[in-house]
Amino acid sequence: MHIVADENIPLLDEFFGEFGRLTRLPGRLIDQTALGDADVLLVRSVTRVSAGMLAGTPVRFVGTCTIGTDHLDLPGLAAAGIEVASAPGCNARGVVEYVLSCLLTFAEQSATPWQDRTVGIIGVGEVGGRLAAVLQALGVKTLLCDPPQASQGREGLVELDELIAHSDVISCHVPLTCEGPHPTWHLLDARRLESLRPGTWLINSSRGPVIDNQALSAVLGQRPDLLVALDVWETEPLVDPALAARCRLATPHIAGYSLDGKLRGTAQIYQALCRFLDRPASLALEQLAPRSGAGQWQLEPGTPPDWALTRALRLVYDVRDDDARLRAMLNRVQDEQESREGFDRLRKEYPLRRECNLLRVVTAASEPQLARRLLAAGFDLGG
Ligand SMILES: NC(=O)c1ccc[n+]([C@@H]2O[C@H](COP(=O)([O-])OP(=O)(O)OC[C@H]3O[C@@H](n4cnc5c(N)ncnc54)[C@H](O)[C@@H]3O)[C@@H](O)[C@H]2O)c1
Ligand SMILES: O=C(O)[C@H](O)[C@H](O)COP(=O)(O)O
Repeated sequence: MHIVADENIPLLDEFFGEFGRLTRLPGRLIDQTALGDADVLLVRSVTRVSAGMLAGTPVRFVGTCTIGTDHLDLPGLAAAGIEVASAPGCNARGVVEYVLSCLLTFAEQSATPWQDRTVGIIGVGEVGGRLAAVLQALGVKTLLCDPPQASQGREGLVELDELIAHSDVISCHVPLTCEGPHPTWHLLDARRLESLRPGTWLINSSRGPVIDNQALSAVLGQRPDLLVALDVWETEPLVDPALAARCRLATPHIAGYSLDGKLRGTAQIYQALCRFLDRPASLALEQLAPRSGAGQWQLEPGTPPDWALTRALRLVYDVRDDDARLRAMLNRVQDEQESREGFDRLRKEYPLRRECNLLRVVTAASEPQLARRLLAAGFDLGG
């Protein structure tokens, strides 16, 4: 068997070496010619895969080690009889940590406590659902919008315009879709962006085109009261430098880039391939992954209780580091091609980031009440 894979997928040899020959390629360079006689294609989010691309190749299985699937032509691949697998939820925990870090940063920048703000979450699946659970556990008021789930009978959800009208913070966690009953392309368009409440904090770690970036840049030019964090960009890997300058936080699509999240993605696709080939999945992530990050965070003795959670979150992940790296790259590059390459390099050479066992950090800081609240909400951040 011949497997062609994005070189940025970790543990390729360990999980897929036993299947046969492995060819690693930069994800953006995988095309029909590069596939050659491949039977299996393993990608991350930067490789667009359609039935046309696979036509004439022996590829019968496509696995994406990511949550998002908008880079795959799912109907076309299904019609061509090609099996497709993705990795639902694999890096959701990392994205939640990203959003929490954005909240802390905006709170510092605006001298406003984040726990007092109403947080509107658009898309309440793996990521949005976990985010809602942790915020609710912390006593933060949330408004949830998810029309597909509402149409299935889920209660307690609001319409998008109602969410926008009543939220102090808005965080987007929808898939990118252009068709169907609830498309998300330009879900936040000029009209909705203009209607944001004064001082709204807006965070997008879903997909760039969920927000009309040109409209956002124009609105931010008029509305310095809005604090915006963008992890994803409409023209990725190209970042509009003017828009980045108007955002308070700008990062290169790394919200879910914990090592744990990437490894989970690889393991989920390994299991899916074993199922497809009808062979036992003999390898488990626990055997192959480096030891968990739990235990590497320590709060300073005597950390005041009301500061413990903030301190713990900062120890685990600090979005300001990723923001500084992207801005340094944008300042350095001479042209758009260098900018695209710089964006991809920041992702390829991403520093080691481990997910947190927030419960353990907080418990170790003698915060039993907070720990109990997180536990009650099923806020399991690490083993
Ligand atoms: N920046 C990153 O590193 C990163 C990491 C992981 C995921 N993502 C992106 O985040 C997206 C969400 O991830 P997830 O794991 O929560 O996905 P999910 O499929 O579990 O949840 C998405 C939710 O959005 C809802 N939804 C769909 N259309 C909607 C609409 N028009 N309005 C409101 N809600 C709508 C769905 O019903 C679902 O509940 C992914 O599709 C991916 O594109 C980005
Ligand atoms: O959809 C996802 O899982 C994320 O956006 C993922 O982190 C993207 O990472 P990439 O595939 O671009 O390496």
